[in-house]
Amino acid sequence: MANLSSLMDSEVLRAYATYATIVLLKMMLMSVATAYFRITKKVFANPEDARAAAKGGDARKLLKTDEDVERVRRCHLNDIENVVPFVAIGLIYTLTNPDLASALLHFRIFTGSRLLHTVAYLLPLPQPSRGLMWIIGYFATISMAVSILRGVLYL
Ligand SMILES: N[C@@H](CCC(=O)N[C@@H](CS)C(=O)NCC(=O)O)C(=O)O
Repeated sequence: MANLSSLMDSEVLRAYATYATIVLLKMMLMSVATAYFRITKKVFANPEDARAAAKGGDARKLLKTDEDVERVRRCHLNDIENVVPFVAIGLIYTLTNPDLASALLHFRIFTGSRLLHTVAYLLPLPQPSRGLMWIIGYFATISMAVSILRGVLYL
């Protein structure tokens, strides 16, 4: 059975592992950003969190929504909607042994577009900047899916 280190001799798999890890870490960073805004703006979703932050004061005042927190949460949700399909479809695509240049192009376009999508969402930049970044990343994943189906279609 092939061990992991020999699997990683494949340059396409190494490229996939690199870019998948970057976008997953970027997605995980959105949790930290949400926590940062919650703590600095004292905005909580759970009574026990509000009570801990209120330190004996009126916890009910801290149970509210805030536009900055909600914006980061929407950005995080959008990452989940897009990064999870990229990671799944990207892995299958990698297993179809595409050429390195095409694979790198897909991975880089997706990763770049998601980083810029976050910038556009959090600043925020005027539309259509965010919409454009979203659609570019979306079609990078669709393009890998089409390539998989063209190569291995077995109904
Ligand atoms: N779930 C998304 C589906 C469409 C989408 O992802 N649109 C992009 C470009 S406009 C986006 O950034 N949507 C904002 C969001 O998901 O919060 C939505 O509700 O908007």
